[in-house]
Amino acid sequence: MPVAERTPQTLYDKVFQAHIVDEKLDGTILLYIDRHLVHEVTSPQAFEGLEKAGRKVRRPDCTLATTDHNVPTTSRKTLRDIASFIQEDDSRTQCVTLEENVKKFGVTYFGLSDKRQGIVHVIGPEQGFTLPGTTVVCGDSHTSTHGAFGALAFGIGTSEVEHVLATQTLITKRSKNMRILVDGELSPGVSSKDVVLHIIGKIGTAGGTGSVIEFAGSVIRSLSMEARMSICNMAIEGGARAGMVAPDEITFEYLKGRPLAPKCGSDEWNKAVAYWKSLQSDPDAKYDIDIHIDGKDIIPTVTWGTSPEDVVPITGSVPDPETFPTEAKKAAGRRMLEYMGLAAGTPMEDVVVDKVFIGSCTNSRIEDLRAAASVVKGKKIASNIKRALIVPGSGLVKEQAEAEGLDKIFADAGFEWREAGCSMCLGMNPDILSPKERCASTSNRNFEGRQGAQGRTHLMSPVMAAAAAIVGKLADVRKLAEYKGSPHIEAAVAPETTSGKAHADERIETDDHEKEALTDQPEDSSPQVNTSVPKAGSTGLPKFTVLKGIAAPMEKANIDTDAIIPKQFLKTIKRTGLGKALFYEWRYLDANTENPDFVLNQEPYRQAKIIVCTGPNFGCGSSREHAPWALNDFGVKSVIAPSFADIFFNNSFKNGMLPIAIKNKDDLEKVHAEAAAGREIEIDLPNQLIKDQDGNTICSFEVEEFRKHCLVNGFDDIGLTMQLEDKISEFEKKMTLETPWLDGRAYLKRKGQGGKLAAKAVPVPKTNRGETKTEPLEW
Ligand SMILES: CC(C)[C@H](C(=O)O)[C@@H](O)C(=O)O
Ligand code: SF4
Repeated sequence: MPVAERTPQTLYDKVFQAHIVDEKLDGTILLYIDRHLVHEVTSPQAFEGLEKAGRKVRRPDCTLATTDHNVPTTSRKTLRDIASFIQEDDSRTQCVTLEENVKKFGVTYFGLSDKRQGIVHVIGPEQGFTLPGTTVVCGDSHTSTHGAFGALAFGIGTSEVEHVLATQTLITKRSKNMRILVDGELSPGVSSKDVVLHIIGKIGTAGGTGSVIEFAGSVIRSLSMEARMSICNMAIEGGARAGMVAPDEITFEYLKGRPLAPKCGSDEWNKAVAYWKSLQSDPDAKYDIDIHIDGKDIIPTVTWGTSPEDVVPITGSVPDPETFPTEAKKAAGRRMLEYMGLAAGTPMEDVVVDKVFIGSCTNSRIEDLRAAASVVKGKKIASNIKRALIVPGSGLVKEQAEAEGLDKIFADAGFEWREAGCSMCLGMNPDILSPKERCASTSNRNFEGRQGAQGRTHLMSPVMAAAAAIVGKLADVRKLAEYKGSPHIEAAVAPETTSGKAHADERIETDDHEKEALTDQPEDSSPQVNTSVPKAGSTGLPKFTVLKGIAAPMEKANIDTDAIIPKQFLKTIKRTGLGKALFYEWRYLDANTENPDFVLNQEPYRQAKIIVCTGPNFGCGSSREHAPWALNDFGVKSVIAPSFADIFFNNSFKNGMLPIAIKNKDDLEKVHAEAAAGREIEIDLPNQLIKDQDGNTICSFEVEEFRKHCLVNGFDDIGLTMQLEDKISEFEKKMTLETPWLDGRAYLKRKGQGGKLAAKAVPVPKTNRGETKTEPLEW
């Protein structure tokens, strides 16, 4: 019999395929998740859901938690515990709740007293928790960062966090394959951040919607792991589900000696590397979208507007909205310039800056700090700079930087040297911009109000932010006389110091131990299997069949989740009560005054059950499920738009809501006209029709079979997944045999801790800052 030819596969296809537990005829897939990172903002409601249903965390050994978003970045010298350290009530509640949950559910946790604490996307790679070929998720949109290792890593909402905690799987479907080839070479002063800003400028914030982007080409190959992480980090800003880079020698070198990577030189390491090497896209693999970029066209790039796609080379000027192609774009551009306090035609280098922030999961790693330090060394920040913050991504990054004397370089120049956390990237902690303050920032989002209400953010690379601090304006780092460096080359040759040792793997003595641990799993370390029947009293979803009601018209493109629900409302540990905060910055002029111009403050739209948006990419940005929760709480059960950001789309279904994508312009216009006239519309889900208030059909719409089935029946998909328990356990057994290094139980056994999973989670109050010899930084 002739052997059937194998379809060539991309890197994404390979990793995805290797994790399929079950596939339905309509393409709905149950995907196994190898690594789950958890933080305090998106997990409380998930743990609460587990508890109500009487469920356990299925794989505590594959789950790692930390606090990052809410934590103050002030000195921790006086830290006793998180409850007394965090002043702000809601932030404290969220962090304390996480600590209670990790104890209750036996999850490994890095708290504020642990040097390994830091931004969730910095600590995963740092510990070797993130490995090539894995599936990695987190209730956070920038999970795409981990794709730099050739992992399939993506952000999820809180309901999905609960699903993964309970089942170690996710319900999903295949994404499109998109490849971005960056060939040639980068010029001096151009960093990976410039590459990704340039890419987003080119493809737009919706350019990657529905796709996983593979970044390839000679420029990408030449980059360090940290630089690759900065690129994959912002794949979400290009609208993609995930970003990936094929693993290579640079990847393997980075992983050597990381505590949770297989021990270098062992049989397990060799086996893992052989597998990782196979994770290259086949030469004849097909991509749905292919983009080519020449490295030499990229010059240091900054943003001018309020979306990451609004980029301009530093040598350019603020664009003139009147030159934009459509009326909607012109209007959006005018609003952005007003918000940003900029005039069209102003050279970017004339824009005066108030604050500088070097940090965030995009650019807070050791190489970023080294690169920034090389610019500021021996100089002082300009007198107009009110504050310049350096916020290392983790305690270990901070320690490494201090060992290299970078803290001193920054302090001498006038920067503040802070403790690890998300900090001014989104200002859920006290680090925020005051209204109208302008910030040169190495973070990833420049949405309205992102770094503080009415704050103005310009995104850029660490060397560019450092240059802005010195000059006092947005500045071209290439013009600073002493700066000759290339951000990555310099970083790559920097010496290894103390915290390099902290990464050393002291877990296994010999390969024999290792082999024994891998083939002989202790009985009591098997997954904590949940039953499909939830505890009485836990809730299902309301059924969605026919929805008739007033539809509010909106015309903007890229309505981001930060606009739908700003950060200050993410501090709740409940899913309810967010309706009042929906579209907060647009809806209110101040805490007590409504904005009469905003549609939801006008009759009859105060009663809206539906939103009809004519701009694409509704719900882009963060993974916060608070966005659909706020809409739901207000009374909106369905949003109709030309396109949606993937995570928002998923999150809506998980809450019994129906997002409808209507690509046909005429159809959408007709629905919009009904909304604009203040008439009701009817959404008939069983028949997939949108009707006017008299019952006449306006148009039909698409919805995936499985999602429709769940909505119409009000099914809790955790319960549905649990019915596939046999398949999940079968899959886990196969993984243990084929990729044993992914099995967290093996780490625990190797540590000789006796085989009780829950008891082995790192205890919360333990000090692990390495102050004494008895507190090694090991697992
Ligand atoms: C809080 C979290 C849901 C959010 C995200 O998903 O991105 C945050 O990290 C952000 O950057 O806005
Ligand atoms: S984008 Fe900012 S807020 Fe979000 S995880 Fe990264 S550092 Fe934290």
